[in-house]
Amino acid sequence: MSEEEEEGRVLTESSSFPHDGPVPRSIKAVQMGLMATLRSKKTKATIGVMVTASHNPEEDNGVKLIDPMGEMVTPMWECYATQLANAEQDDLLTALKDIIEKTAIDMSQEANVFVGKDTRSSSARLSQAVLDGVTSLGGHSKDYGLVTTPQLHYMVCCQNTQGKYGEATLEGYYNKLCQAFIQLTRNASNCTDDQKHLCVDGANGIGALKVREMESRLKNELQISLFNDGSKGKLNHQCGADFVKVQQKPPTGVVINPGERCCSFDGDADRIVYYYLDSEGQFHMLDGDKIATLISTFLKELLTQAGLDLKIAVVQTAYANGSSTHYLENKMKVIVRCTKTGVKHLHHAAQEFDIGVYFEANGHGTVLFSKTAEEKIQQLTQDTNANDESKRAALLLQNTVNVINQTVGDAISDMLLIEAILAIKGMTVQQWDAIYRDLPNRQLKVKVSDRRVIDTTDAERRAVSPEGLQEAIDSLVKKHKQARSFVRPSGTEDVVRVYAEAETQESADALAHEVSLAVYRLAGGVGDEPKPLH
Ligand SMILES: CC(=O)N[C@H]1[C@@H](OP(=O)(O)O)O[C@H](CO)[C@@H](O)[C@@H]1O
Ligand SMILES: [Mg+2]
Repeated sequence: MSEEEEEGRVLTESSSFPHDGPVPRSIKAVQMGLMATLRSKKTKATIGVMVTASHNPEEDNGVKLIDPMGEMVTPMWECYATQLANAEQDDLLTALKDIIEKTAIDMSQEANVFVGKDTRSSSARLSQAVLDGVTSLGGHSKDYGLVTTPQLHYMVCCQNTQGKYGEATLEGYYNKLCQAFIQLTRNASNCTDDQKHLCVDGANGIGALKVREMESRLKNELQISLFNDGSKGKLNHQCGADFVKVQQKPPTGVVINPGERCCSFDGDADRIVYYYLDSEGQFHMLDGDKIATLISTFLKELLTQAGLDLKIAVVQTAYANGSSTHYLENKMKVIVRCTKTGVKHLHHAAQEFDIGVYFEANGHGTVLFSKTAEEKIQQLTQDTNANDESKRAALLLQNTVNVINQTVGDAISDMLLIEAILAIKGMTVQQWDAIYRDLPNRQLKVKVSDRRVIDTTDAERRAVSPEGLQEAIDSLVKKHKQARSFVRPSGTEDVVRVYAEAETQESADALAHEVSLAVYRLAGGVGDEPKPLH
């Protein structure tokens, strides 16, 4: 399997079926139903299929396959799925047989597939096609209908752990998360009524529907003003987490008062970013890096108070703002790991620690607790010899474990955790923002004739090919203060991504442009030469 195939994101976040390809979209969805059924037979466990194209436009659609523990499918199976999705109708049987043979599947084994869908107009038809695919191979299916991606991950994990992780129903999901949230905030005496208010931009998608469904269970401990609830606007159009992060501005459709805390979900509610406007109307964003900092600081303090010796780490990608990495390593003294882009890499790295907090800068992330960590926390809550401080900390840790959806980044669960932390600490969004100052940064895209000519190492932070590119980047970076820059081929778009950060915005913009020019000249740029930003 080539690197390209391994990174082939056919089934990940931005997976979308081609709009104008020769194969009708529903045929591909049938194939994903077949695929999930095979995977279920192979793993002897329930598999999930979520019909969504996440933060992409309403017109796009795709599927995400969910493995038994609620994780994303393995790269090898992503590869098989790609083969099946690309097979023309006449070759479908051969492709199927090939996979069955290669993976030695016992076709007499039962199969179980959970199916969910987002609010896109094409989702109902596509999810029906997935269900048909499952049935055609004799698999059993359960249609959860409209759910967020993380909710379906949760159901799959609950089902495969015989209820140990929770009950595989929406009711079970809301009860677990909301009860934990209420327990966490119950004694948050530092929290004023004003601070219990949050504006949520639902991206006109499934997240909005689900926030509505959950709201009453929060018993006014959190008062949500929901915007972009799908009643008028278009999914992800000028709103949602991706728009806010990339455009660095508030979404349309939200009325924001200065100082008010706001957050945006993406189209399938697996990403979240926070922001506010200051008294001068200036926009401030609190992205995945700030979220990871808030959560890891909170957990580290609780571990100290509880007297628990558990290893905590934060996992980031090269896109994490340099200020966040510096703050975490030097001020917070937590271990920081950097992985390649893509949540499966972060998830995997986070599993190596007792507590692994992972977030992409774009707001996708969660916290993983090892079995040992969960057991030690649980024991301490019941330890009659423990002093009040450590017992209180242990209880807070236990409720934190319960409010988190460990299967995947989850906007609803992350929101509840962040809100609980702010309430417990009596912290305003401005105080949270002030933990460290983001270094100004800029992301650009360069079109090249073949982006595979760029090969990287060191978690994508250095280019090993084409020759001379890294040397060029190194000497450009030296011309700017507090600067850092890297380039990598996108796994989801046919472009090379350029990232630069530096002491000032002008400097970051200039560096990003200079590096883009180097990519254009050394890596076979197409079209016009990149122009300066100013
Ligand atoms: C810079 C950036 O935001 N890259 C995104 C984007 O990947 P690229 O490989 O950069 O196209 O899509 C991925 C899937 O949604 C997401 O995990 C990742 O964070
Ligand atoms: Mg998403």
